[in-house]
Amino acid sequence: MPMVEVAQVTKKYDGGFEALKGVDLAIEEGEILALLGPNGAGKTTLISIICGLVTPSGGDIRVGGHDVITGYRESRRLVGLVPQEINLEPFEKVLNTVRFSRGLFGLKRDDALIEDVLRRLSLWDKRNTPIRELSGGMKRRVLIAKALSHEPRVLFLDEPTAGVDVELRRDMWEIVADLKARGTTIILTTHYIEEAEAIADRIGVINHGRILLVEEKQSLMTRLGRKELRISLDAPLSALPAVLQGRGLELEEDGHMLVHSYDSTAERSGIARLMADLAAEGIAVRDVSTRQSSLEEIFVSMVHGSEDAA
Ligand SMILES: Nc1ncnc2c1ncn2[C@@H]1O[C@H](COP(=O)(O)OP(=O)(O)OP(=O)(O)O)[C@@H](O)[C@H]1O
Repeated sequence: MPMVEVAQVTKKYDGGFEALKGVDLAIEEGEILALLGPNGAGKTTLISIICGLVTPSGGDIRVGGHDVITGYRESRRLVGLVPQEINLEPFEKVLNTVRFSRGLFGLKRDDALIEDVLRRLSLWDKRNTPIRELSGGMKRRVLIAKALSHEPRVLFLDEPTAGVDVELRRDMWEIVADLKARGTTIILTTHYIEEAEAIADRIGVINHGRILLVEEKQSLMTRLGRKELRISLDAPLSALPAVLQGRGLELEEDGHMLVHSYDSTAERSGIARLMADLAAEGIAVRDVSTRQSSLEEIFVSMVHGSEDAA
């Protein structure tokens, strides 16, 4: 049974805006799913519905087998949500803030557990510091500590690294990796393809309230990735010789670099023939390298494709 099951979920906000138009999604226990999508795609709406904070207009949502509406208490108990906005009480101290969050779930106080959570997030030394004296990065850690205070099995992170510096982003990724190692299922939304590429097992792309695809990260990158063969030449060419024209080849770097783009999954890449033709033309090759398109390029072309179709 998937840990999170979303079937045919729709959401029409008051005012008539359709934020979700029939979303299906299944998330297995222990995996990290990154939901990628531009502003307004429906990411926050979707995770708010799964966490029981927004009522869907239609469809079925289950967490750990519990319906998020009829089994709200059970499903809510299983999820932790790290929101996008920092919504902390400025004068409260770190330890009390996190303890209080656990209390909201009606759970018994557990100081050892809270200490463990705070230590893992490097917040233990700050436990008696009021929130307002913390840096932005520390506040984000407090949000995570709060979300973990009731030992959720699924953690939602809504744009965990929006607007944070590179170092903090890497820290966040380490925290996520540690949670995964402990068996937590993680769903994060992000604008940063780099983030999905770094930490996700699977990637879902959402735009205009529809899921465009959900796929294993590796297979997505291989399937949609264009590969480039970059051939560095001994002597620059002023133009492509006639025999090389019309084959998707381009000259770059003032004629010093010949670039051949090809589909890495195609049966014939044309590389052998290209090298033979270069030799026959007397064009000496200095070096050869390959480059695969990043998830960023894949994503941009996919979202643009969906916009053209809409
Ligand atoms: N309470 C609301 N009432 C009306 N419309 C809303 C409400 N909340 C969100 N929307 C609209 O629904 C759409 C989806 O919003 P949502 O916050 O889910 O997108 P998102 O993918 O999380 O975007 P972002 O990356 O900017 O956070 C947006 O067009 C937004 O304006």
